[in-house]
Amino acid sequence: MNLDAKIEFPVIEFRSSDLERGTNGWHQLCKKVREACETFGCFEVVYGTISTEVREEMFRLMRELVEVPLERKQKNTSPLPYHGWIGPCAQVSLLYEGFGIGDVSNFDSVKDFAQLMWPDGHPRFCDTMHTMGTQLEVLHKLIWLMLIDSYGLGDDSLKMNYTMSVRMMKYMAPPPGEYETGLFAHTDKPVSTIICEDQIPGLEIEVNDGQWMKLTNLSPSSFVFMVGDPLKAWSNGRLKSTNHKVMMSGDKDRFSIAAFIMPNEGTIIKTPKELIDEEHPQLFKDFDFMKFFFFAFSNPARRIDSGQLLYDFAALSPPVSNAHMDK
Ligand SMILES: O=C(O)CCC(=O)C(=O)O
Ligand SMILES: [Fe+2]
Repeated sequence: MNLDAKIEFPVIEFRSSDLERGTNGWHQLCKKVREACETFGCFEVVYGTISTEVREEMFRLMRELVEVPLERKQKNTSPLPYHGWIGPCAQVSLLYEGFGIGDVSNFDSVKDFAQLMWPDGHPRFCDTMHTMGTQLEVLHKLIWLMLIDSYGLGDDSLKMNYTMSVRMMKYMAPPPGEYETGLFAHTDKPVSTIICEDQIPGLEIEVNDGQWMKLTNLSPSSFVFMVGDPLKAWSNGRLKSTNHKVMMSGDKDRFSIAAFIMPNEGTIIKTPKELIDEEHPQLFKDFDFMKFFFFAFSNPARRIDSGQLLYDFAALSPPVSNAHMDK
């Protein structure tokens, strides 16, 4: 079912003149970002700082990447679920192929990946991926800062050690005339995600129970920021982690890149006390991010998750008001 056109998906332009913290423009952006993340759990961010040249080059290189021989692709493995190569399969989708690189801000990590894929280690791929990865991490940090400023919290309230992983994805065009799943519906398990697509739409979000909205007409300088389950838990349920999926139609393959914030081993997701009061009792207990991540992927039956896993893993029931707690 498609939603009637009245619900407007938030498009927020990050003009460089508004990105100075404390300015009027900054505060307006903070407000818009918070509203979007509370209402939709995601928004389109128009962000020209990441140049279209870098994006185009990245997608050109991804078209090269999907052509490498299968035995090399299969070397892209990871101890973390969903972090290595996944080829077309029934559990994800027959149209899907994805490659993962951990810690892309670290040049050596990108180089290790490229050396598995290409005998010459493809220096151009390494430079482009590292440049784009570093810039996507800056964008993540900017949005986090806007969120904490929008709640009037201190800089330390969303501080953690993390690395940023990237997935490069190809979704094949479905058979002519068909409308098929490219990626099953899910909420994201990393803290937050930024998605970059190469002009072919396909991403859909669930805006009301069972009502799906197609994200079309993203501008060539746009990205989609998405709140993940841990960020929802941190915010005491104020921010939404949206159920989303990829649906393919038409005759063109779709390429996309997703950049995920992955807290380091041992990181505890904890709601700041300022976000807990009598009106907003604490919904989630403090939890270890990695334990949640492994829990979410440990059982294939759990793959299809529309946000319930976070409650299964970390819900406090009944919710706890901190009015009488001394922490
Ligand atoms: O390819 C996309 O647009 C979305 C990918 C996604 O949702 C994911 O990898 O978690
Ligand atoms: Fe996702």
